[in-house]
Amino acid sequence: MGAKVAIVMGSQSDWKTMTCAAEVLDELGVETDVRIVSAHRTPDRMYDFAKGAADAGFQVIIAGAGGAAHLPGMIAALTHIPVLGVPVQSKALSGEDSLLSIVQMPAGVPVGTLAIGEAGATNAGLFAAAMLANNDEELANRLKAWRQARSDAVAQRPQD
Ligand SMILES: Nc1c(C(=O)O)ncn1[C@@H]1O[C@H](COP(=O)(O)O)[C@@H](O)[C@H]1O
Repeated sequence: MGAKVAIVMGSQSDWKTMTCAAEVLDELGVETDVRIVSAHRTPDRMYDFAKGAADAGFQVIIAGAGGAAHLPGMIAALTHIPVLGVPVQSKALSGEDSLLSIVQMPAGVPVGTLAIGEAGATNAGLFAAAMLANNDEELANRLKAWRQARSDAVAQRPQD
């Protein structure tokens, strides 16, 4: 069976951020399908991807974009598969433009919007894993262990 999580991004330049989503899903043993898809630059590719997402077996789509970040919302408009949006940090406006482009969707077309940048991408990966874990006990156990390991790694006291 193919990947249940698709990670798409508007440009190659987003990969440094979006790799964080791919990495955490890889650590959790969740296969991903990673693609460059742009509402602006490759609208036909975006349409075909979004329209085919359900038949391709995707259960969650993580979409990252920066600046005028229409990609997550446009994909959400074309499919019922849940879309998690990652605002990529832009040079001109530090990602506030990306965040506002993604988060303020009209009622009826939801995009679950994460934080700006790498933390948002990591959390998108964890969120996608948590959604899949509802129907996958082994993944739920791996996710619990991952979270526990992170918790255990936090020192009790600050070091000098
Ligand atoms: N926001 C979008 C979309 C889209 O929303 O369809 N397509 C590309 N982009 C964004 O343009 C930024 C700059 O791209 P370049 O670095 O290629 O110039 C990237 O962050 C990308 O996500």
